[in-house]
Amino acid sequence: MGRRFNRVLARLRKDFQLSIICLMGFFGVLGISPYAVYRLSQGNYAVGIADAIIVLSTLFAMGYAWRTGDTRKPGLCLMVVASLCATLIVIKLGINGLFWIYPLILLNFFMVPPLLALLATVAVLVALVAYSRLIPGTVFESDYQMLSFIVTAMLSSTLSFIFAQRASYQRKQLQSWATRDALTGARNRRVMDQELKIAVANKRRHHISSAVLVIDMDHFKQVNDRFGHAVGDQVLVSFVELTNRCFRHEDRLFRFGGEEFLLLLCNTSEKGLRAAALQLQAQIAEHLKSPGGPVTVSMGGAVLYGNERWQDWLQRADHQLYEAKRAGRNRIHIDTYQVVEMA
Ligand SMILES: Nc1nc2c(ncn2[C@@H]2O[C@H](COP(=O)(O)OP(=O)(O)OP(=O)(O)O)[C@@H](O)[C@H]2O)c(=O)[nH]1
Repeated sequence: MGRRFNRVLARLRKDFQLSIICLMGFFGVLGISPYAVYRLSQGNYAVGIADAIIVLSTLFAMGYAWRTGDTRKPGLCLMVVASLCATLIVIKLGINGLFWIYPLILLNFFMVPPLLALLATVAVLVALVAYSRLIPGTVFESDYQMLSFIVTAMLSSTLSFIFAQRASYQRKQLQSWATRDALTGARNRRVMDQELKIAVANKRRHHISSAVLVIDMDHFKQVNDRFGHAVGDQVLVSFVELTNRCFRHEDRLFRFGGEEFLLLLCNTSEKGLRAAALQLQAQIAEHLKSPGGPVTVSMGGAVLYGNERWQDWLQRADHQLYEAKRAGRNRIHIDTYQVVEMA
């Protein structure tokens, strides 16, 4: 029981969006359901049903997000349901309902991207103002009250928008720092281990074969020694740009060590791996240069076997790289001990 509770807490701590949806679920039940019961008992069915819909949809969103791990769709659904129901509640309750618009503004900024949340808030305000104009005497008690409400609601939305934009930018930046190599922008070693594990799981569950290509610059020390570290850095950056241009969106390039990279090719057979390696080699021969002339690379590749551990898969590719270096560099060795050499 205690361990289960700790697991739940750990998951909530790790997934911010899920924790917000769950918080809304609890708040929906504890904070809004008494209102739903009260309104229904008073015969105010429209508002009571709107409250009940909010409660049920937050519970449904919470369950869906918890089961699937997808927080985007439940977030969007909650935003739409809460905005529509809050509008209806304000129309029915007038000034007493207006207070609910402020938590709604915050909720939307927690649930969906900032621009969408801002648009949802503006849509709610427009709907309320339009309704009060169409049927005078409803929603607002005076024009002054309406104006005060619009100004305060827009101010709250704009400040929330700025805050949410800033938080989103900082989150992306943190994510990039945690997953990308600072010099080249290639993914880092930490993400590489995770992605290799995912590839192994995909092979076991769905029989999707993946391949890796370990790539190492040839005689890179000489580039540094002759032209300086900054030039060496630039060669590494150019290599990553070139490789990213060459491959499919779903393929992943990781910086494995100093001048060593790993390319993970999804859904790729040995034939595909060989073709990809040759294509990369041709592109490098044409475009990758240092002031001393063309820069070459050696490559070792391996296709994942069924039931293989990712460490063994990587080791096979690494061993092929070692063989390519030993055979004279600027070569591709794939783990069937067939050698494809540059003419
Ligand atoms: N400029 C630059 N150089 C780096 C970086 N990381 C590693 N290196 C250099 O890469 C070089 C690797 O040297 P070695 O391991 O001897 O390999 P090599 O000279 O490429 O020789 P082979 O791999 O055997 O062909 C070293 O000089 C490292 O300082 C980096 O981020 N920037």
